[in-house]
Amino acid sequence: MNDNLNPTNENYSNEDLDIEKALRPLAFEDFTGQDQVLENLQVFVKAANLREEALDHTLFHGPPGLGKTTLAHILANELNVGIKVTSGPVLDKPGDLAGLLTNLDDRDVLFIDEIHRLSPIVEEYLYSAMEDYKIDIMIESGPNARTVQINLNPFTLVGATTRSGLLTAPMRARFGIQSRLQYYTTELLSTIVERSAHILNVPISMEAAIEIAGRSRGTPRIANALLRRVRDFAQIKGNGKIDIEISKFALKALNVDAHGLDEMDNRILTTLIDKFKGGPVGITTLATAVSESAETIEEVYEPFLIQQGFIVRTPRGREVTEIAYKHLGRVRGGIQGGLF
Ligand SMILES: Nc1ncnc2c1ncn2[C@@H]1O[C@H](COP(=O)(O)OP(=O)(O)OP(=O)(O)O)[C@@H](O)[C@H]1O
Ligand SMILES: [Mg+2]
Repeated sequence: MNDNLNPTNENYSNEDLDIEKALRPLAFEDFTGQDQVLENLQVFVKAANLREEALDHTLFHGPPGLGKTTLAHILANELNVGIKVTSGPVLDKPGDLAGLLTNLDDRDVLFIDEIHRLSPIVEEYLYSAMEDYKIDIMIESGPNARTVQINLNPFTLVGATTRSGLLTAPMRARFGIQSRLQYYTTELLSTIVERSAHILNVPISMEAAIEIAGRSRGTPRIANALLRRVRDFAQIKGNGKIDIEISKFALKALNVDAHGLDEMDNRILTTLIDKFKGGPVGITTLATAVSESAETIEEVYEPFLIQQGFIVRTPRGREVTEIAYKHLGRVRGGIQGGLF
């Protein structure tokens, strides 16, 4: 499928990034789905605002494109505080982190994306900041060098990760609030597509919104990306309106899988069928066969394939289902009508 639609693909064009920003909900009330997560967050934010305290440190985990970064910004907006944004791989020295921390105002949000990729020393440095709002910094150098402890303003660390399994136990334990984001149903995604179409100022029929939603791998980022591409087709090949005909035409031209599965999803399924007779097969064996890490398969790909009923987890490993054979146009056992 088209690489630009891949939620894990970082090669977005500038225009796409600008639009992604414009489509990003800014308040709880613009955010669709994740009801349980949202209801809880609203309570915690209200309570923190009432007490004029910093919100507890919050961790969002779940597959790419489901709204972790969006929620971090919404939290800052709803707390009515500032937000500083960084990411695990960027923060490679404790000094960089100290600079960020000492610049936080009272109750501000520090958002660390890909928090599972913090270096161990930076992570350790973060512990006391999170726990007591205190850090040690080195002052002067040479023979006069010494560390002094300084107090930070109370702040909220918001961490996001697609790979919660890689987070260390001490790090995880320091988050008072932990929310796992789930894939979206087609119905929720169609609401998101309609909202986005409205912001992009392009008319869309309900049928078309459902069609786009159903092919978006349960992921708002993909739904928005597909919407933008379908909009291009509607403007160039159609009458500017997004109806079901132009949607189907565009999605076919874009080579989008009927379920929105991406290349790795399909590779996992075909590998299970072709190399392992449909399974069951252990996760490490499967990972080697598709050249991906076992953790990424478990945390990024498998949840969607399971949710959609393409594979099941058994005590002996992963197994494809009849739905997967059907989706790929295969027959179990490899011979058409093999039973008779
Ligand atoms: N619940 C939602 N309602 C409306 N739009 C949403 C929702 N969740 C996500 N989006 C849209 O999807 C896009 C991707 O979301 P976001 O960047 O928050 O994902 P993420 O979980 O941080 O992904 P990654 O793991 O790749 O960083 C956003 O720009 C936003 O427009
Ligand atoms: Mg993000």
